[in-house]
Amino acid sequence: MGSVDASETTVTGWAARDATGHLSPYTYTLRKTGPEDVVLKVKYCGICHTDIHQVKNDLGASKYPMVPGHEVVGEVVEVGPEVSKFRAGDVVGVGVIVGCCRDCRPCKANVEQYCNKKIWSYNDVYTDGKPTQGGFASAMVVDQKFVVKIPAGLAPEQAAPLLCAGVTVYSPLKHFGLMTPGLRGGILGLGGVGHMGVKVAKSMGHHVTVISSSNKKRAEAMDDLGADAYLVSSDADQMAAAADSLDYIIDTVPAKHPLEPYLALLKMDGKLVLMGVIAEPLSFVSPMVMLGRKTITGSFIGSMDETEEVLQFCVDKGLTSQIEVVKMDYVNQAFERLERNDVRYRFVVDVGGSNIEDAACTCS
Ligand SMILES: NC(=O)C1=CN([C@@H]2O[C@H](COP(=O)(O)OP(=O)(O)OC[C@H]3O[C@@H](n4cnc5c(N)ncnc54)[C@H](OP(=O)(O)O)[C@@H]3O)[C@@H](O)[C@H]2O)C=CC1
Ligand SMILES: O=C/C=C/c1ccc(O)c(O)c1
Ligand SMILES: [Zn+2]
Ligand SMILES: [Zn+2]
Repeated sequence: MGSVDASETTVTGWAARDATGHLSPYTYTLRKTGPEDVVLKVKYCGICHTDIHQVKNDLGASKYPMVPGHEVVGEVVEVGPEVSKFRAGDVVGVGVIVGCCRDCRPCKANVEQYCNKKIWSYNDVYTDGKPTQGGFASAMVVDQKFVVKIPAGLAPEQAAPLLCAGVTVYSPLKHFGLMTPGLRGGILGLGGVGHMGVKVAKSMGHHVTVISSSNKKRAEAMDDLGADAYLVSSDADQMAAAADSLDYIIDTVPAKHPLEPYLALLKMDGKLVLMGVIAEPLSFVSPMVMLGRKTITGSFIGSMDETEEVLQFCVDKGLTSQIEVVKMDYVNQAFERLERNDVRYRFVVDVGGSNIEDAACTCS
């Protein structure tokens, strides 16, 4: 952390200034630590495809300067007087949301990610009127409700992708009653979220089929991740042979794509769970869902309870994420490589081990 005055702490983050999405050092202040706030020194932060959508203004609502990053693991350095769950030295995580109204139906049901007044960890405005800024920064201050403890047995860099990618696949499997061993699941798009999908679903005892845009990841999917089958979505013969075979598909594709080829893979009552953030209409003809009583649904990250659950699930099952750890000055190259589908399977930035104030990056 940087200089401290009586009330606010100055920090450095790496921010996008416009929709080019290029990140560079940016100095701003954290709010004064409130009674329920936890101040954390960031150690690691994963790069999610949503960070690309946000810095590049794919959804048309981006505000700059924007420090992205919502798979944040850090060490507690200060807590407010009413914080009971955490103390200095704890290793903790922060994900996609840092606030909610606490009064609406989703909040009362502990699914605060569906609160219409939720506050995003970046590209949003906090209750004090300050912009929220994410985890590619030296420190964050976060309400204790939105902080989770990283359990012993999980390395901090390993935990980072679980705070978005991990809980994003765990939550719909739990919510839609898809944790039963023996189910046949499909993971469409083998990236950061998808690879956690394979690992989590396999640990639940499912038969897992990866559905990918190319053959490039076949050996890795089967040998390293433990998938049971692999389909290339453009191979009509493979797709036809797999028709009517899956109980669910977790669709992580981050761009417009047809749904009908995947609906055809589902059995009667099968579920297509949309995960990708796509700002264009998707289409299908109604018989594709009527004939088979199929469901097209979606799911958004997971609750704070589910975030704690998935962390413990990974400890209990011995699950790790497959990551490439990079320094902060590589972040722009990492974003570019993620955008061109060139990472196995999640970048995690070693924020704590980087000279975060150094603007000299190795990017072209
Ligand atoms: N709903 C939610 O709560 C969450 C949503 N997301 C969203 O999910 C999506 C995936 O995120 P993430 O896993 O981080 O992204 P990644 O880029 O890591 O993975 C996406 C995968 O989809 C496939 N893919 C990429 N582009 C295309 C394309 N144009 N057409 C077909 N397939 C493609 C690739 O897999 P392959 O090589 O196998 O084809 C790629 O690895 C993003 O839109 C992200 O914003 C992320 C987290 C939470
Ligand atoms: O990566 C986590 C966030 C996902 C997300 C899902 C839906 C949406 O509209 C977003 O802006 C982000
Ligand atoms: Zn994410
Ligand atoms: Zn609410």
